[in-house]
Amino acid sequence: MKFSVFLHRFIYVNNNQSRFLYKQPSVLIGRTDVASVTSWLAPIVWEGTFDATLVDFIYKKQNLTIATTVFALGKYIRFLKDFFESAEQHYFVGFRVHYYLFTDQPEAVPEVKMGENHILTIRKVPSLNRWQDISMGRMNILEKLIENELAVEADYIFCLDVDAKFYGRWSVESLGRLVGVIHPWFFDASRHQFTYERRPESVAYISKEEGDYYFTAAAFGGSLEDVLNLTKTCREQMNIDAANSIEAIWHEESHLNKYFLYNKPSKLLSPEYLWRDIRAGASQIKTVRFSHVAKNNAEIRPNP
Ligand SMILES: CC(=O)N[C@H]1[C@@H](OP(=O)(O)OP(=O)(O)OC[C@H]2O[C@@H](n3ccc(=O)[nH]c3=O)[C@H](O)[C@@H]2O)O[C@H](CO)[C@H](O)[C@@H]1O
Ligand SMILES: [Mn+2]
Repeated sequence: MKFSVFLHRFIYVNNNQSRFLYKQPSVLIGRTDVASVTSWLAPIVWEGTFDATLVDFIYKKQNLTIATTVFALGKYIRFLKDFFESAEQHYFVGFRVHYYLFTDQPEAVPEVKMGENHILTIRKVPSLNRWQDISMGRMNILEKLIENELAVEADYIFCLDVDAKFYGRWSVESLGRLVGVIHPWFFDASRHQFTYERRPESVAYISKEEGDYYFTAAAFGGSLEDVLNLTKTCREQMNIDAANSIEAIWHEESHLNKYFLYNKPSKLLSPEYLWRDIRAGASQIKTVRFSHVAKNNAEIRPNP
């Protein structure tokens, strides 16, 4: 009788007869309170739509590295401790993760003990006076990072807001070619209510008759190639807007939503993957995985 370390939950080998054991998936039974597939047949990941141990098993064999970018400039340094400590409890545990932290104060980065196969690279970036420029500037920095460094370093990438904390599993079930996260404030709203850019002067413009979902810019990801194209496109479109003296209402988030209108994500993550406040419930949210921390914008941002 032989048990392999990782596979023992599934595979039991005895005299060349193996068994692959897990709960039978059903054709008939699934979540009925939420949609778990889009009209272009991309899965929408919710608790109850996947078997965590089974997806771990599938991805474990691929020996993947997930690059993850985080930005902490100015007072946002204060979020790093909770962000990383909670990430190390819940984020791709058992898989290879390479965090890239961009900050204007490398010396102020708190010491965080990284789990096995999780590493942190800190990069110094210049301080900026406008929070909007910091937030939008992430697209350009990500584009250069993927283009210049990641090709041989990683398989997938996620870009996450730092003013957030993990409360539950976020792992390989989230991987896909192009991954968007449904914004926690608009998951039950109609398209005309979405806070898309509505001024036709901006490249990010989306009319009231268009749009599928409203996506957050606080978390997105996918394959290196697809995220490179996303970041490059958003960066170029923000430059066009800047040349026309217009800034989209929700900055890079508006451009991200425009990008996703024409380049449909191949996988969507439900608002479990970016909830709004750990205390504010909704019946559809069975588990909160990652949640935005309530913050005093006037106190923490360098400008209004
Ligand atoms: C939940 C959600 O949808 N969040 C988005 C939203 O507001 P947010 O209120 O979430 O934006 P924010 O203040 O968190 O800024 C975005 C990110 O920029 C970084 N940062 C910002 C300011 C600063 O002084 N230092 C610093 O490091 C930090 O990583 C932060 O997480 O809109 C922003 C742009 O309009 C971004 O699209 C955010 O992702
Ligand atoms: Mn944020």
